[in-house]
Amino acid sequence: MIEQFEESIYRLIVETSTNLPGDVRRAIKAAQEAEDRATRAGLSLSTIASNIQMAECNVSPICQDTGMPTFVLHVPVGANQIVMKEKIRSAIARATKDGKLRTNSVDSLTGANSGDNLGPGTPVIHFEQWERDEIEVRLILKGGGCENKNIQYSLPAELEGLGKAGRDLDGIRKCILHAVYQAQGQGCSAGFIGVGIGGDRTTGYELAKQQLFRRVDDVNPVPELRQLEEYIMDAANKLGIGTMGFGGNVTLLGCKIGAINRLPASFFVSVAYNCWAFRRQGVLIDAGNGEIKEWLYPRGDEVSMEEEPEAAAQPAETEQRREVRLKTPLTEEQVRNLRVGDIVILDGEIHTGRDALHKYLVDHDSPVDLNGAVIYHCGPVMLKDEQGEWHVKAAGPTTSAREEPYQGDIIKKFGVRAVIGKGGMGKKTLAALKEHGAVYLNAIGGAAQYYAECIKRVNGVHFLEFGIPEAMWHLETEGFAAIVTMDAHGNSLHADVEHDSLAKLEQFKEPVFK
Ligand SMILES: O=C(O)C[C@H](O)C(=O)O
Ligand code: SF4
Repeated sequence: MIEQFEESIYRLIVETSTNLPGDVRRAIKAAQEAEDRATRAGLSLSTIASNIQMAECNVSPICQDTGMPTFVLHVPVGANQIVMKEKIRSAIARATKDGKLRTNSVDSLTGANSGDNLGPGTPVIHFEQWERDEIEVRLILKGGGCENKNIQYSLPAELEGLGKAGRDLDGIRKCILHAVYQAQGQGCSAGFIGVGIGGDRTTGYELAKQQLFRRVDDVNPVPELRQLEEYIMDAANKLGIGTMGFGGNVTLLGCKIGAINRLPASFFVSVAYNCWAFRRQGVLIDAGNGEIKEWLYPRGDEVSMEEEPEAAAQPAETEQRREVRLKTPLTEEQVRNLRVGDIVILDGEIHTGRDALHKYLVDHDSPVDLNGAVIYHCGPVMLKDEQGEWHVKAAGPTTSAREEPYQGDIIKKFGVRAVIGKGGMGKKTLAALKEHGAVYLNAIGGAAQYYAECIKRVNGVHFLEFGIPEAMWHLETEGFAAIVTMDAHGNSLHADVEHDSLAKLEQFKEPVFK
């Protein structure tokens, strides 16, 4: 039984990483229907839809960020949890070796990547007993970018845009709306939220994450919470943040709220934000033979993401945009010519660089000439073949905001002309773009298969010692498309959307639940 158990867990991991469940797909399809297909949000959703389809077809990660693999098991009384834990760990290591998961477990003190997704605290495995004969295993792969957007409120509080939030249902309402607002596009909106009311700081977050295991289309049995969920779905979708924070009609795809008791002195509202790449699945396993008996969520192949031909993008009257094809290295003149809203199609070599590289470059030289270069904020999934050649298995952007302290200086020091990432950057980078002549290009977060297909060759790698995600990969691209969201003229779509959504948030200041 136990060998088959490991195989069943392996199948669960591969399915979760590569095939987005049917209920999540339906929510994304509904978002597509609510957006004009030729707007930035509509185009991004089309890219997301094709990426979901590609991941299923290639049996490859939907997003390059494996996130924190978190298992929740219900086991019959007397089942051997120690052996099950061991088998889960070996299934994780095998899925990593097969390129279905990125090497994602990093020593917090030394920065060393364990290389197999095993290490203190990874993966997370929770056991519960139940009085049934089967083993139930649920798995969520929740990425780091959206995890960074989780937020915990302690009531009473004073919230930007919303004023006082008291220790009551209306205060809770304000916290949840604020949570969606503060995430902007950085957690790869449109997203899903799980909310935990009450508990202590730990159990509050736990409850919030448990809500993410509910089906997107279920109905909360507690009337007040059902009402609050419906209210949030409606109000949050009036904030105008949209897909990837590009502006648009759909910002939130699902909201699930649970409540537990609290201490008299504490009143926490904990919000777990999950990106559109909402990877969670589950199986019921026969405790006798270890085989999968049943899948717990609708499977991806039940809901096709293929676009209907008549729905193909119509040219929008309102949003006319230029498409500019450029070959790297870029010149100052080429990038000064670009404006927010332009679509840039890149050919030629680009270089990946994220947290470790940016920190390094501030006080070291670059191993390659970065004059006119394009830096891609990306930590890819890479596999080496038997000939020793590297292949890109998944390569979407990572949240750029983390590089804000370094980016402006690096642009100026090395003559970088473009940065590709997601979620936008702040004032310091915007000023450097203007001063030096550079642009920020926003790629669609999570679209890891879509971008991997634009990478034709791996030209080389530096700093492999930083670990695969943090290394500096030199990648030859063809037709890599991204949108200019910050230009060399001081314009930032991110600053505009943040400003407009704050004004929209203010309309929800008045009490609703008395
Ligand atoms: O680590 C990554 O590749 C991406 C991360 O999940 C992010 O959203 O920034
Ligand atoms: S890159 Fe975006 S889609 Fe991928 S894990 Fe991070 S937040 Fe989620």
